[in-house]
Amino acid sequence: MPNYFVINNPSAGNGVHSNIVINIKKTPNIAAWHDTDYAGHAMYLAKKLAKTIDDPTAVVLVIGGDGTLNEVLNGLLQFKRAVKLPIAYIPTGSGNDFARGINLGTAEQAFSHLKRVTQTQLLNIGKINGDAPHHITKYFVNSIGIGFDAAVVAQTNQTALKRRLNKLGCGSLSYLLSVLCVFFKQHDFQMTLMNGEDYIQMPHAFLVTLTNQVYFGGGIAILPGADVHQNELDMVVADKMSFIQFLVMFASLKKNGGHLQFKSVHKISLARGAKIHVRDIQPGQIDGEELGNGTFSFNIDYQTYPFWL
Ligand SMILES: Nc1ncnc2c1ncn2[C@@H]1O[C@H](COP(=O)(O)OP(=O)(O)OP(=O)(O)O)[C@@H](O)[C@H]1O
Repeated sequence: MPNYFVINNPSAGNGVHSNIVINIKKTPNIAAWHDTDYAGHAMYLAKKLAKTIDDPTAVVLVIGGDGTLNEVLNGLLQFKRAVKLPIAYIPTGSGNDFARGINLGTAEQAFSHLKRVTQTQLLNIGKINGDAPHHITKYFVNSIGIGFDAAVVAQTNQTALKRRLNKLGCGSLSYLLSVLCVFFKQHDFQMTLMNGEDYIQMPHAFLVTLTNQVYFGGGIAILPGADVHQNELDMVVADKMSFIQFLVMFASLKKNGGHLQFKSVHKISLARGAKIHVRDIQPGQIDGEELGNGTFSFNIDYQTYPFWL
């Protein structure tokens, strides 16, 4: 039986999952419980756990959305350990793309499932390392986006509408409204990619997403067939298109991944160490959280991490 070291974001999903959190608290094998108090706190707590835990049965149980999961993963990987601390997860966010991608279900379903888990499994995570927008190494479970999807994340986070729609259980609708609003504001930009031996230049990129799994943006299937159990990473690039083309593409995107057949949408399998460069100032997102605005220049890699799922 594992000992759970919990990191819970009480503000995830605007707190609509507080009942399940009360139930989880009753789990007997909880060794420590930490509620996050501010953005970035989960990363700090996770790093501290990675530094201090020597319990061989320890599992870090994350309760929150994709942003909290991302922070915990990055915090844990900031401290080098001989044996990595496995991550368990209960999705209480608004988008919950990671949970959707691995069919974890609702917070209640994930909690029942957790009681039946007996061993860790290695899942793929993405990694970027570079000079811009900051000199950083960052890991992600779902995606990193530059351009349109990142602008949608920024727009969604800034609007009070997200909070209201989340309260009504319509978190995905807030993403959708932002998508339409941002379409008219977002310009195309040049992206270059060194992918193994291939030098790829996209002069009119509009959306650039490195994706580790099927979903982004709260349930939009950007790359059907992608799977965190596979040790690989893909990039989806969409060129700027007319609004009508965009609506048609978006409709098929929502339906079954037919968007990948469009001439203006490109899927690229990424080689380890691929290098991306975006010279224009663009917004970025990582697992649905804002990465800031800037130019982008980084290497892309992937590796596995143990999950208690
Ligand atoms: N106590 C807190 N108060 C306010 N924000 C917090 C707090 N704790 C963590 N955060 C921040 O809340 C943000 C959102 O969290 P998270 O992504 O887990 O939930 P979500 O946005 O509702 O879900 P999803 O990303 O799945 O849509 C994160 O950037 C995190 O750093």
